Amino acid sequence: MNGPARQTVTVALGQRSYPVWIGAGLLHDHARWLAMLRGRHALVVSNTTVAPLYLPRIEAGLDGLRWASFLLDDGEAHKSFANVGRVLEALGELGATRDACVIALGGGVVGDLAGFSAACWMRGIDFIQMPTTLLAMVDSSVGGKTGVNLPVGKNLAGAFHQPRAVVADIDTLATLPGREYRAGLAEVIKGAAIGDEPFFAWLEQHAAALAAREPATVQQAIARKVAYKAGVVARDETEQGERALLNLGHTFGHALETAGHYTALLHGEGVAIGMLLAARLSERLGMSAQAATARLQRLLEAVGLPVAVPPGMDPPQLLALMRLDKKNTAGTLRLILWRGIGRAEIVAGVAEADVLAVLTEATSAP
Ligand SMILES: NC(=O)c1ccc[n+]([C@@H]2O[C@H](COP(=O)([O-])OP(=O)(O)OC[C@H]3O[C@@H](n4cnc5c(N)ncnc54)[C@H](O)[C@@H]3O)[C@@H](O)[C@H]2O)c1
Ligand SMILES: O=C(O)C(=O)C[C@@H](O)[C@H](O)[C@H](O)COP(=O)(O)O
Ligand SMILES: [Zn+2]
Repeated sequence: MNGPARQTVTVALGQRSYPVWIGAGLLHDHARWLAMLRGRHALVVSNTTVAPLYLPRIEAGLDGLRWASFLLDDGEAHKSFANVGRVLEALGELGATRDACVIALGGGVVGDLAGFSAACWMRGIDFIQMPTTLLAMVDSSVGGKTGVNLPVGKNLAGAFHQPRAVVADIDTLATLPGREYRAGLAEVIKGAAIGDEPFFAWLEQHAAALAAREPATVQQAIARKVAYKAGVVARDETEQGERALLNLGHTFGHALETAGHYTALLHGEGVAIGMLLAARLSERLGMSAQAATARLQRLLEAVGLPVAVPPGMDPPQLLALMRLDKKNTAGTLRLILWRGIGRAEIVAGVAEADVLAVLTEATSAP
């Protein structure tokens, strides 16, 4: 039986517009993505888990180029400045000129770090995203946010640098562990929760098929989320306004991830819990109804995502981490809250006492 037909979403940014190809067999479709390379040098950045699985699928396409690979150790802890330095050294050893291309083969960790390295080498060279996690397909490979973590917080060093193309080969999801797959669903649900109520209703109807990884449903969810994000990025590439909405759940989520030393929670899990905390804070501020929070929680639970803050987290420490969020201005918290499903808003000047109250309630025993 044939799988679903491939789909293309365009991120419309004038001369820097690029395609997001979504479908089966795309890594093997060498001619398609090779056409995006301008020069003769390519550095494939991947990691020690993904490269043995998927580097062979693209290697034949790289024949005839001067190329090398750089493999990170696996895990969020390796999305570091030190590793950017190592990738830049690898580009130097390759003799990469300004028309070289970095190819990011992996999840969001690889994509963010490889993209930032491409932004730095000779002040910016091309890169192609080849996402191999659901999260990277629906979110991190699209939109040009690249960067690394610092000891003081998540994603605090980075650059906006758009890829030349995104090659989302859904065949790679076959080997993705269940927990990682579910973490990706959090970023799908986030898009719908921010600004697309009909998509949210569709996700509710298809929760079982998504949890069972039914390929046509998964591909449709990817394409719909990517199209939503592409629209936001096209309107506000560098987060001067609307794009900040894509951070729903992230001020809480990044603090939870950092407090858990990047091992207790996956990024998508932090986002799932963070969205619920944002919904509860919205309720507390009189912006939204309890029914909306409950509906979000039901969908997160239906696809198997965590909805509770892990034990041992300290509310004042979480609040301190939230103060370093990039959306904050003039020393006050600026959060993404909502008025209900599909109606997220940027809210400045949120009182720390309200945030602390929500955190304290979420970390207290039931
Ligand atoms: N730039 C953005 O806009 C953006 C958006 C969302 C998230 N992010 C960032 O993305 C990162 C999270 O990305 P992620 O969830 O992809 O995590 P990840 O990159 O750590 O990948 C998750 C795990 O899956 C493994 N893996 C990847 N592909 C696989 C495959 N096909 N088969 C088997 N194993 C595979 C990886 O080795 C890793 O162990 C975070 O650093 C987050 O901050 C960035
Ligand atoms: O693309 C965006 O814009 C996002 O905010 C997407 C987020 O899902 C993603 O986690 C992003 O890396 C967060 O960026 P940050 O600027 O809040 O660190
Ligand atoms: Zn995210």
